[in-house]
Amino acid sequence: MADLLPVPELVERILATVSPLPDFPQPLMDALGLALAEDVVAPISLPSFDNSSMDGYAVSHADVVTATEESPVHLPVVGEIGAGRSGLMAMSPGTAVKIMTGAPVPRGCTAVVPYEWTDRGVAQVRITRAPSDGQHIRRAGDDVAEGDMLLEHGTVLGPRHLGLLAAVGRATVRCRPRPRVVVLSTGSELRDPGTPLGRDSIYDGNSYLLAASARAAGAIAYRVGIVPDDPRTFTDALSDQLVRADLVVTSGGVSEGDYDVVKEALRSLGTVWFGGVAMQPGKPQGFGTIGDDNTPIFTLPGNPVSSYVSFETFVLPAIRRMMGKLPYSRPVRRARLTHPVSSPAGKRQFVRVLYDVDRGGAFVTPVGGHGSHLLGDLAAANALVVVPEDATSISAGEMVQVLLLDEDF
Ligand SMILES: Nc1nc2c(c(=O)[nH]1)N[C@H]1C(S)=C(S)[C@@H](COP(=O)(O)OP(=O)(O)OC[C@H]3O[C@@H](n4cnc5c(N)ncnc54)[C@H](O)[C@@H]3O)O[C@H]1N2
Ligand code: MOO
Repeated sequence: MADLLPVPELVERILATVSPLPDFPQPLMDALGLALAEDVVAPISLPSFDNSSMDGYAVSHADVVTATEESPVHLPVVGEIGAGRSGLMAMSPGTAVKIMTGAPVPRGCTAVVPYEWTDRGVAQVRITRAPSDGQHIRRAGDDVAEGDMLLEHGTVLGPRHLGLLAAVGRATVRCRPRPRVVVLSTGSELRDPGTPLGRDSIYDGNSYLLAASARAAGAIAYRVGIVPDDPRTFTDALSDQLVRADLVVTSGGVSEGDYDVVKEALRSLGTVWFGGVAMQPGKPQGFGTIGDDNTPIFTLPGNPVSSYVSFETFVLPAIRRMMGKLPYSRPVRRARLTHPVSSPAGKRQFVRVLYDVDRGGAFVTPVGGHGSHLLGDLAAANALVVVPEDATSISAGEMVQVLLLDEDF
């Protein structure tokens, strides 16, 4: 097993090769799901002016402090302020001004009486309940103060962050963009879904599996689809695609077969490493750079489960690093194993499992067998148990390391 590269070594090599993409200002709606490449400090306060939290009457608190049902207070109504209208800047004691929710309170107003505590009078208002001093006034800066640190560098922007950025007037924010990931699948036996299938051919599931995984990781995925097992055709397809690629992923053609096209086409470049990694599935791997821009390329094995597990282990951290998203690798969770599993010595084994949580805690149950062609079982699973290199079996009831495949992180 000495010739197999340990998984962490290849991950380290990948992270040392792949750089974060340069950041630039992006319109807010394009920034959803991207990592901030700046610290955002509040350019204004929120609210930016004192305003009413109720539809009602702006008053001087001292004028209404005695108001009750039995002994109402009557005040002349001298004006009206709607939201977005700043006409009336000040009011005198002994008067009331109609005010709408969100409208700026005039100077001299120290409380707002909601309509429900009044007769809704137009020329004069009858007030039957007293607000406390300052009640129903939202003070400038009581949410966010100008100069506050709002969002830190590296924050992955979700809807709430974008709402806040817009509310403080930011139209753009500096983010690293989504990497453009080109996905090619090799194999003369492959056919496109929706076309007839001969007895010796199979549908190209992998380019969908990998392109969808790239998109789910936040990348822009270009699914090129099928390239036959011919090195020349493969090289031509690759150079055509390089102009739009920040990263290339291929599937198939990297083991020991007589037609292992990817290896054959790329080996002579001398910039792509091919070899075995101490993992199962996913042993045959290739990683390096190609073209004038040293574009990273991952040559993943063709067996569907191997391809998927390889993507999770190697490509996902690279995409996240390009986007400035931490952590790079999927976080390891813990759960209790319901059935025993075995694992080859010296290899990190990824076991397809169903993860579930009940009142007894988190459990994982193996789904199907170890075969790396078992795509049906992969689709039925929602997590992978990671069996460490030094373990050959784990008993039912033990706590294990789990990767939750649908988890946002
Ligand atoms: N003599 C040896 N043979 C194999 C070894 C080995 O060490 N010595 N390793 C095995 C392992 S492990 C894997 S994984 C595979 C990887 O092979 P390749 O990357 O060269 O992939 P292919 O031979 O092209 O295909 C393997 C398998 O996957 C199917 N496949 C390929 N592409 C797709 C696709 N786009 N969609 C769906 N299915 C796909 C293909 O038909 C084959 O069945 O090598 C083992 N052999
Ligand atoms: O490692 Mo292969 O990737 O087991 O099927």
